[in-house]
Formats: sequence, structure tokens, C-alpha cells
Amino acid sequence: MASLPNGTSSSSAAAAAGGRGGGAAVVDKEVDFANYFCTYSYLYHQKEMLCDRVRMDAYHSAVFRNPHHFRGKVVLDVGTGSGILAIWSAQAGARKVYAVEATNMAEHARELARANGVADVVEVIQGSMEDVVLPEKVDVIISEWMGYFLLRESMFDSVICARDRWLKPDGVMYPSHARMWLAPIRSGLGEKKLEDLDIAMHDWSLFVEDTESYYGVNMNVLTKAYRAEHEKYYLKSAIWNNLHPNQVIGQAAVIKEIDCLTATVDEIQEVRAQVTMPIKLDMTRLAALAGWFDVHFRGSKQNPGTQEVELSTAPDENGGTHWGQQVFLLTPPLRVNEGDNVKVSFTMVRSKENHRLMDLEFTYELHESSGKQLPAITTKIYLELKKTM
Ligand SMILES: C[S@@+](CC[C@H](N)C(=O)[O-])C[C@H]1O[C@@H](n2cnc3c(N)ncnc32)[C@H](O)[C@@H]1O
Repeated sequence: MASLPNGTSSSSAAAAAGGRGGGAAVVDKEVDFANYFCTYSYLYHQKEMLCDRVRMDAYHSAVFRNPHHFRGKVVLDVGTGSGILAIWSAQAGARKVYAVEATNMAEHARELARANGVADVVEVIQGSMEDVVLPEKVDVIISEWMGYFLLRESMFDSVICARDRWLKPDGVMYPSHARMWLAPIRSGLGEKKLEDLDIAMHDWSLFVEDTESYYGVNMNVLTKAYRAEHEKYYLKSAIWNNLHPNQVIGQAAVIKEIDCLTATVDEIQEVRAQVTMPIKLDMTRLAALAGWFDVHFRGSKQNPGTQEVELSTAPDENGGTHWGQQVFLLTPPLRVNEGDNVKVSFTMVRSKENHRLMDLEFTYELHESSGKQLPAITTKIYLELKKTM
């Protein structure tokens, strides 16, 4: 997965300002191609994913630790991009790999398969997965379909469509399972602050009243407008970040589990969860909730003997993945202590304007260890493309 093109941001601002409901979106294929797929036709973009070592190691291990799933088998790679997963499948012994890609990246995938001596096995088909007709059913579906916070981009719909049409009854999904996580976090690390996240939360430095001169210009007159803009838009947009594990101040909770072999589009169109997360740190500030995902390669019951592999995008002190985590700022933040519980009701629905983006709503409630309960606060957040703050 990777970020969506910038064209979406103005509607995001409107969304953040306006408070919209979710629901099924009407998909205009031309608009979808211009807004979503076009980004994937750039090698620059594919490279971002190819350079994500955590992602690459996980898929590579999943395939090569389980060659018995691939040897002599027919594989379908949904959204082959550069062709990497299709080529690995062929190297692991697949008899035939159908590598489907909607964009012109298909030509590069073909070239890469040829250059790596697997063109006789890997057949690259340029087209939308939903429209492609294969000459046979497949034993394995492999795909890297995950977006920010798992479901952004809604690409899993295409995998479900491929599975229902082309996977044999005893076929295997790669990955086979997915989970979404939510955790309470603080903004900094105490001694070491995470600048970008901190800036997103309360950086008024350019406009604050006591800045007399900025390159010879007093900016104070813009303070009020900036604050209003910040509250209306930035506080309502999810922020991309690779958090340090020490920023997680309580127990993370699973809010959604997906079995890729049986999941339906209905099941993922709307995610609702209620979780209670115990706080594990004393005298700190609950500044935000962070969302991430993991996927597992476990094979299937009909295909035992799988060496399980996990791909996690949880906060990691070694740097994490290109997915990072999505940070949902809580306004206002709350003073919390060890032993307190944060109760969160969470809803995520697809945006009406763009089915590949999400509208989120959190209601959070603090239950202090003393027994005191603070009133519930509801905040709406828009999951869009912001990568830098
Ligand atoms: C996240 S990238 C993964 C690329 C490659 N499989 C990898 O792991 O490096 C997803 C790719 O799927 C393609 N894609 C998404 N939805 C598709 C669909 N419905 N039909 C065909 N290709 C699709 C995109 O164009 C993009 O190249």
C-alpha cells in the first residue's frame, strides 16, 4: 500500500469541517482510476513499498518458508505492481502465476519477470481484477492489499472478489488473517520528544502572541485564524507517524479480526468496536489514540504444516514500516494515571465522497482508578493522506 494522491485533500478539509456520515459509495471508475490507481503506475511509488524491509521480509519469508504451498501450484497475485510477489511465487516453484495489475506498471512487471527468467511461468495481465477472466481456478491468492490502518484504500474488496471467483475450495490466502489495533498514546517520550507529532498537536510558534518578529514580520494577527483552522481541520485528520513503543501508555486492543478466506465486503465496510484499555503509566497525558494493523500468513486448515509469519505495523523502536501508525488526536487530551481505564467506542465507515477513504468516530471516557468517571467525549476524525505534519 502507499499514499493516495493529493487530489483528495480539499474534500478532506470539507469533510473534517462538515461531519459526514458513511455508507456505500457509488464508484465512478474513471475518477477512481485518476485518483487512486494513477499513483501506482509510478516506479517511484512502487519503490517506496519495495524499500520497506519489514514488509518485504514478511512476504519473502511467508513464501519461501512454505514452498509446499507454491510448488506445482497455480497462483494469482492480485495487484502485482512491480511483479515482486508473482516472481517470488514462481521462484518458489509455482507452475503458473497470473499477475493482475490495473495500471501500466504491468509492463514493468512483465519486463522484470522476463529479466529474472520466469516469464514462462508469470503471466502479467493488465486490467482491473474485477474484470479479468482467468482460464482456470487457482490454488493460492497472494496480494499486498493493506492500506493505512488496514482498510484505507478498500483494496481488500478486490481480493475478496478475486477469491470468490477464482480460488479453489481448498485454496490458500496469502496473507490469511488480519487484525486492527487501537492503543492509548502520549505525544512525546518524556526525555525525547517526537517533534512532528508534537508540532501537529500544539505548534503555534509562528503565530503566537509573543513572537515579535519573524524575518522582520510580526505574525500575531494570524494567531486566531490559524487556531481556528487547526481545530477545524488538522485536529480532525489522522496523522501518519512511526511512533516509539514508549509512547504507548496502555494496553493495546484488537478492534477487528479478519479471516481472509471467509471475510465479506459487508463485514469490512463498517467497523464498530467497544474496548477498554487499561493505562499503565503514571502521571501522563492521553493525547491520542493510535491505530495500526498486523497480518498473518497461516495457510489454511486444508493446507496444514504452514510456518506462520507475521507482518506487524505496531510501534517499533527500529523504525517500523511505510504504513506507520495513524494517530487520532483527542481534543481535549486527558490527564491519566496507572490503573485508570479508557473506554472507547469506535466506528469507521467509508467516506461518501471517496470509498477508499474513511470517516472515524471515537467516543472516549475515562474511568479513574479512584472510581471517578469523566463524561464521555466524542470526536470525529477523517482518515486521509496526511503523511507529514
Ligand atoms: C500495494 S500495491 C502492491 C504491489 C506489489 N504486489 C507489491 O507487493 O509490491 C497494490 C497494487 O495493486 C494494484 N491494484 C489495486 N487494486 C487493483 C485491482 N482491483 N485490479 C488490479 N490491480 C489493482 C495497484 O495498482 C498497485 O499496483
